[in-house]
Amino acid sequence: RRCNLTACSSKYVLSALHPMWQGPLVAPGGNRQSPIDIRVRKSVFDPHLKPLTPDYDPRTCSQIWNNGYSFLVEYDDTTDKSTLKGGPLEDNFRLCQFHFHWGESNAWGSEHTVDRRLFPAELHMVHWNSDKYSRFEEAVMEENGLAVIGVFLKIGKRHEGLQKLVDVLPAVRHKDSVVEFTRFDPACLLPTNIDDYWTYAGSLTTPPLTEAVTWIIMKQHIEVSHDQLAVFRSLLFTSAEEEVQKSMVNNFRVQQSLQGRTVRSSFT
Ligand SMILES: NS(=O)(=O)c1ccc(CCCCO)cc1
Ligand SMILES: [Zn+2]
Repeated sequence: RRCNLTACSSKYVLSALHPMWQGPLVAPGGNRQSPIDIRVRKSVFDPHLKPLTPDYDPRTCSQIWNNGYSFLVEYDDTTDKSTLKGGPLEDNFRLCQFHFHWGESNAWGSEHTVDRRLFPAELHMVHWNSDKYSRFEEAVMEENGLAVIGVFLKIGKRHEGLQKLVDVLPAVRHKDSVVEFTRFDPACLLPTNIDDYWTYAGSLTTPPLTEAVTWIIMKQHIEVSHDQLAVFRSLLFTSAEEEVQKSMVNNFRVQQSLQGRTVRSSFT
């Protein structure tokens, strides 16, 4: 992965490649940071891992907004309508949003990699522990607070379910723009096989970088067309008022060291 280091002090690494990264790239004192490279042969099969049981209600979909890092599709998480259970999770988790990370070219863009293999983009479906906490903002600070499903995107045939989302992206081109978006079933973005995944204890990959995430990375990718991904790249990091417009690309974090963690697999 190309990473132009413009300045490198003891604690913080600044990178010209990641325009979004003004803040610290390494959380001070962090020992379970994300993303990571998943070394397949080093992952450990765990026969006790259960099948993942997502149960999403498309009626909880509410809006799309450009937060200046990515675009988020947000879900009403005031009740237990769109939930995730099973897999490595002991508790019930509520879907609050999903978003993506992508590159300026199809050669890179994902945050996680599999034996160093990069994908052009990565989907994150973000859930919080509603058995233990009463709102996302609380759960984001706790070590078992969040569960994020990661799905790799590959360039191939057009993804019909994604197209509804792609069609509204021009309406949220600028940072802080919001548009109503309803009745979108996020399950359509999951791969056909969700029984094969890797899981590990990690963090948010954007500020506040809190070490609150149980990561569940799908082995099977989904396919989207070149043109669909090109629309992601038409988004902007910058708001409508700013003079210089910056394309929303390369919104991924540099990889973090495993620091002794074990990545478990649900398959052999
Ligand atoms: N790329 S990620 O899935 O790790 C992720 C998920 C959610 C947030 C939101 C943090 C908001 C704090 O109030 C930030 C990053
Ligand atoms: Zn993310």
